[in-house]
Amino acid sequence: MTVHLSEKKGNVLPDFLHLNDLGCESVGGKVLFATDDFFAPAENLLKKQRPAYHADLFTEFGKWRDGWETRRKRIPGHDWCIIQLGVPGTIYGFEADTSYFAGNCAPQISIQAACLKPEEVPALPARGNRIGTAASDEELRIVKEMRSDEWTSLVPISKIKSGNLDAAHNYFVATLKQKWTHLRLNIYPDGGIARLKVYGTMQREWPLSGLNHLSDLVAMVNGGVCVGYSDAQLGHPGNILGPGRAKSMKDGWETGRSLQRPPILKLGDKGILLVPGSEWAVFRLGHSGVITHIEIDTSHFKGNFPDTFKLEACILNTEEENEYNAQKWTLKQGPKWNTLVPATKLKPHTRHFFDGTTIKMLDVFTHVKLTFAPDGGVSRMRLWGFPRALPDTRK
Ligand SMILES: NC(=O)NC(NC(N)=O)C(=O)[O-]
Repeated sequence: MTVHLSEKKGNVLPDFLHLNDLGCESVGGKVLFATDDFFAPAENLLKKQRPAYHADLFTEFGKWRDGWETRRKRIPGHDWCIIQLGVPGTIYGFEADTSYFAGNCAPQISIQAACLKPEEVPALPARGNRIGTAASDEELRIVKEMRSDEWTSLVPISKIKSGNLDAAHNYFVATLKQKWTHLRLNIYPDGGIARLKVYGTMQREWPLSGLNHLSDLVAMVNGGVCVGYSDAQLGHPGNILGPGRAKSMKDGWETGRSLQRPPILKLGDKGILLVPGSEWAVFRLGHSGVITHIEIDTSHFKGNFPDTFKLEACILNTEEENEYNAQKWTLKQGPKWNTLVPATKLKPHTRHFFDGTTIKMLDVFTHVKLTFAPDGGVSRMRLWGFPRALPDTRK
């Protein structure tokens, strides 16, 4: 069953927006097939950056568009494409962003999903640059084997709103909580969409053989996810779990400047700024485990790195996490956080590493809270450790 939220209710955005984008090209999401890419290729759907618009930019095929745009159909049928998620996962919701698609927006869409084994995915030719083309007869023949028209429906045929400017976000809640590897996006009958965001949590298989290997327990690709935060004005905290090194400040978590800054700043005795207030984000690990090595990377944050950070951890079950989340983590009797790294000075544009000599508790945890003061930005957080089962008292 699927609920369609064609627009925000009041100013309340769907809860799933804080989850990871499982289809994003930055985590390995790929377009395997599209019926038509005439005006703009389907790969644009998976770009991380916000859609752009250039009033005077034209290609030899038509107006340049930052999205997927098919030709006006003069034959029966509708257009569709197949997306391979970057990492298999559970999907909680979708966003069809139609920014700048007005007059050429797809009027209706539907989304289907499948969980396929590698041998069930037929080898399709590499797509290359597809602008100006339609699927070849050979591609159509190969893709038919996937029987994608029979995949499970996550979003039934639904109208979407077109985006006159940079603000047409069509949200859909997905309620079937299973693991998916592939999506089929259908647009009816043709037209364009700027981005398809696939919000969910990644599901990594944790083989027993991996239990003695260090894994980044909070990495997005290992199922780590941000579940709450104080400020995401200039960059979402979930970004710091992303793959590889951050390419720019845009790929990190950045808060606005603290409103509690006094007119003249002073240093305390440990060289830490005496400014009230701090910013925080809570993350659920992809697997409960013991954290033995920590990296806090302020790369690209040169004039806006935080003065200090601290890292705490706790064990929470799903009900507890939901309860704290519903209260925006403001409950007085909040989780009992244990200090892993106490308030520690940070440097600009630097990778900071901590190991067992600094980390205060080598216990099993499920969640961590990264706090920095007074404000600023961090580009990556890596929490290397060993996946471990919860103690019997907390199962
Ligand atoms: N001005 C347009 O956008 N026209 C067409 N689209 C592109 N991209 O040129 C169209 O009619 O779909």
